[in-house]
Amino acid sequence: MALWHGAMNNRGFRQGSFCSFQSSTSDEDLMDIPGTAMDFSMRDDVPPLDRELEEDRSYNGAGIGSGNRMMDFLEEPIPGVGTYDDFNTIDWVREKSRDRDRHREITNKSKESTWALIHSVSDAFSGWLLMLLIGLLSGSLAGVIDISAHWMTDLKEGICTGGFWFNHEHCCWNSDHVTFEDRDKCPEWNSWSQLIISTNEGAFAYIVNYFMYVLWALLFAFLAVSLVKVFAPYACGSGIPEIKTILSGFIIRGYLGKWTLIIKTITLVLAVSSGLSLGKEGPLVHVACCCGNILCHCFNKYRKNEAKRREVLSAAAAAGVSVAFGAPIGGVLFSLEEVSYYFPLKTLWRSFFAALVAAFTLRSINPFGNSRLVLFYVEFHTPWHLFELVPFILLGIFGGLWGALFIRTNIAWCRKRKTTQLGKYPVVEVLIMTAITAILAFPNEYTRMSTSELISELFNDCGLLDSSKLCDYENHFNTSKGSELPDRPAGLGVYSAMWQLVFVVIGGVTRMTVSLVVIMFELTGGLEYIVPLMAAAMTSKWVADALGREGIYDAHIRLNGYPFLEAKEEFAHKTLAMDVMKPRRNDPLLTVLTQDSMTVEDVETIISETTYSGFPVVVSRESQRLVGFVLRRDLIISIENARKRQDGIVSTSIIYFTEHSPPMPPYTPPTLKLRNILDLSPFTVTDLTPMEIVVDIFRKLGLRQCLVTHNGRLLGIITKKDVLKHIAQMANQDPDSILFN
Ligand SMILES: Nc1ncnc2c1ncn2[C@@H]1O[C@H](COP(=O)(O)OP(=O)(O)OP(=O)(O)O)[C@@H](O)[C@H]1O
Repeated sequence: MALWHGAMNNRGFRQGSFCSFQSSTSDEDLMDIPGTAMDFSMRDDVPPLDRELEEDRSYNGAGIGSGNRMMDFLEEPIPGVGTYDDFNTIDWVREKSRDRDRHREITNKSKESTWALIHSVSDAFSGWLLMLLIGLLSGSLAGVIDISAHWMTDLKEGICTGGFWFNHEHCCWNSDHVTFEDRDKCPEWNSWSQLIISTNEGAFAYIVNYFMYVLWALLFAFLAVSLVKVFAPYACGSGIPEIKTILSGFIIRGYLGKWTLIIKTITLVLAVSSGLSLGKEGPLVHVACCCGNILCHCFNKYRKNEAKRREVLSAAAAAGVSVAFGAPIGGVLFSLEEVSYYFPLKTLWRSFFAALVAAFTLRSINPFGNSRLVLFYVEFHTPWHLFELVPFILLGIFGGLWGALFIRTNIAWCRKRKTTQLGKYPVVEVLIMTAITAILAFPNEYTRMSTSELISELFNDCGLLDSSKLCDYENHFNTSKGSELPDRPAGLGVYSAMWQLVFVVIGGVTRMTVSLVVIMFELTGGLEYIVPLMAAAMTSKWVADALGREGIYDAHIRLNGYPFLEAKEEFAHKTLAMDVMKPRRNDPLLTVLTQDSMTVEDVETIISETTYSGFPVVVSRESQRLVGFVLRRDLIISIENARKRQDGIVSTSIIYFTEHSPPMPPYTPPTLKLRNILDLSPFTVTDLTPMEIVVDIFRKLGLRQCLVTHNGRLLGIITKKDVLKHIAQMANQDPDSILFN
């Protein structure tokens, strides 16, 4: 996984980051959330003083649920309203509120007719159906990936003449000319030297096999990197840092699209088969999330709501890990602990179901022919002794040191790639890495085999008929009692294998976590070793934390400048909202719209002259009393739509956000009502609110922006990216390292 990160993340992601990304079409949305505490500010029936009091009460943390009308449905659905632009941040509060309103609407209607009741039931059931489909699709894809990768890994060494589609093991299973001890040597399996120079013996045959091994590895790697570069740049890297960022509420259109899915699936097989030191766990999470995202398009409930879609993606991530490690429970915990940002109890159950179905599907495909979900399933039930905790803890210390070192080296290498010419030649870089890996791997049979095979070789119990060198113990059959194997001295094979294993690169990369312990015990098939594993995991985490708090995914998020607001870290600085809000003291004033006095042309001018994603709406420029917040995208779409479809809307038409049209002189063009796209419950804080509270509000509620007031008058705005920049600044980092503005 690490090299996968390293080797392929090298294109430009808007403003010079990793991957160069593509856009795809957006989804449409029809709703908005007006009608809360801010409503009173334009009510003419409230006396000015009472109005001020009411304002003071509600401006501090006004929000959802405080009004009597949460939702206006648009009279005319306008495609695109309520959706987000690429590389923008979603507003969780708005999305969740929209979902609640939708749900309320369906429930109310369900009492009216049988058809509406059926619709309501199918809507409630759609989440589970979606999980079933995600599980089936990701389990099947994982099966295909496993089978293909196994076959292509063996292809580097030879081919089966009894059927080219068989891998080495299956080829000899079908053979009639093979003994049990020599079951991996059958006449049907031909090495490349046998096919090319008709012999398997001698130095020349070794050189031919060596050459073919390197050649195949280079071909696979070349195909993988070229496909990613040409067809789906988003398929680069493990994908987990980006998925984490998407789940936290960021929009990257096309990152989980069908092209990414197809190319990632194919290139994952190619990359694993090329022999590069990478795992398929991260990419499988990406593949499963692509499946989730694509399938969401079949269900309106998930297609049209970014927050609901993220719940599905969290469950899909669990399914991905479930099939990668063959550990469904570990997958759910991994999604909760490592990837997801918002994980309600409902998502926990759904993730569990998706992970279960995915594991079941993979088990039914049985890609390894061992009736297990992974090649390296371990069955080891020998009880452990107390003193064995010491080596486990030492292993944890070593794992922590190794993990921290690996993360630093990996990040340093990726940074070098971003800042130097190196990043311009991804194909050459991958080919060089593959050539080095293949040249070093071939001479040693333990590095030549795939990582899964190696782990299975290392962990499997030895039987009397085991052909592995690691099981080459001296046999004195007359001393064996029953089925138990007695203690036996090691044979020559064991010693030579141990020497070879000294050179193999095995170690933990990501921070040891709770989910990892669960994955380990799911793999070992029992709770026997849970205590030593927990001891090793905890030690490793402490050691790695002491050397640097970031795991590899977080480190990549920071390196790429993704706008991810970390929920785990505390913000402990004494700054205030006024220190962070925009505009700054010498900047031009905050760009606002007035509730009923601007023309279509005025608004269009503001839109064309600024790039802000949204605008506060105030009663008047003089009063600066807040009415609500309107998104730029909704504004553009609504005006465009009105100009096309509504009679008489011209540049001089007045736009109004109030309930009733302002009084107009005779013979003026018709007015344009845009109240439906106005968010009447924008979150506000005062200028003296401590930033630690503001950061907490952003984290816990998943806000996109928050407005700042002083004595009830609108003063400024703080967006999530402003908060991220401020956090970076406080940590003595460059605030411009937060990209995507
Ligand atoms: N109406 C406005 N008037 C003045 N400054 C604004 C206004 N809206 C936003 N800003 C400031 O301009 C900068 C860019 O804002 P923008 O609305 O583009 O959001 P952003 O932080 O880039 O996040 P996103 O890309 O998710 O929308 C931010 O620093 C923000 O505080």
